[in-house]
Amino acid sequence: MKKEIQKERFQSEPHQPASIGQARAPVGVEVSNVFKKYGPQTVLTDISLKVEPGEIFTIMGPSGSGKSVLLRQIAGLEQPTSGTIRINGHDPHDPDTRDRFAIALVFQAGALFNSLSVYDNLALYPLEHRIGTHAQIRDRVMRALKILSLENAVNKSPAELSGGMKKRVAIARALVMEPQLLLYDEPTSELDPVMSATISEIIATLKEQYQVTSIVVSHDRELALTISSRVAILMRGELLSLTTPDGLQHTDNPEIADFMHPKIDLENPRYKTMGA
Ligand SMILES: Nc1ncnc2c1ncn2[C@@H]1O[C@H](COP(=O)(O)OP(=O)(O)OP(=O)(O)O)[C@@H](O)[C@H]1O
Repeated sequence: MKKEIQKERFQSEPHQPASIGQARAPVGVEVSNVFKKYGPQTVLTDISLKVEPGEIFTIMGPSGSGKSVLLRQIAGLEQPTSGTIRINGHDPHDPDTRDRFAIALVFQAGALFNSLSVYDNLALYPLEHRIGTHAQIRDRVMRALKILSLENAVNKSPAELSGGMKKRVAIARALVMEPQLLLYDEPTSELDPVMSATISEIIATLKEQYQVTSIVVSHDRELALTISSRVAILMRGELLSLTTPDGLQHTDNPEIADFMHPKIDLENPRYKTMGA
């Protein structure tokens, strides 16, 4: 009887966001038979996959194939029309889950406040959620800025930074939360190849240093093939393939091979005009 009461009390206790210094284990994600519809349009069809704790899992596919929609369901920002998503057995849409696990999302456009300095952009959430003392939060912010080589940008506004620096600030802001699950939406879009490679290296380093589970939505084939543990290919809202980078390079599915090695049709008038 006593055990019953203790169990009930444990389950009903509110979950505070994990505070500074608390040990974090990476989390696993399980997507089971997920469908997503917007009105009459079905944009995800029967998606099932498992992301193992600590892996870098990349989701690729042509524009409009449902990558960002899937990421939003995993982040708990939206709910699937049917099917389930579980983070270590918990529904990401449940606010308790977001308090229980540190989940951070790096948005495509950075979602930074230009009216705040880089420092304040990073410190805002931890201060609001009182996850440590001011000194502890300052240490964490400065550490994240150092990891991303952004110490010189600490007092600048994001508006003054290059595209690559903004992406790094967005990653640093996620890092301040010492996440167990990091969700990246197009972290290398609009960057030149050198900066894209730098961001890919950063994602891989963070995985090593923090043992964070990373899910990356990307068009970047280099990123997918160099840093991912596994790659899922979505097409028309369906999961067409789930394999390792090596498996992807040796695929015998012609549609996936074409996607991975797009051919430019030099007879296309668009390219002929460009060459003229
Ligand atoms: N909130 C929404 N309401 C209605 N339709 C939506 C909504 N969000 C996405 N869609 C539709 O879902 C489909 C998949 O969109 P999604 O943004 O996931 O594509 P994507 O694969 O991420 O594309 P891209 O690589 O261009 O970012 C598209 O047809 C899009 O128009």
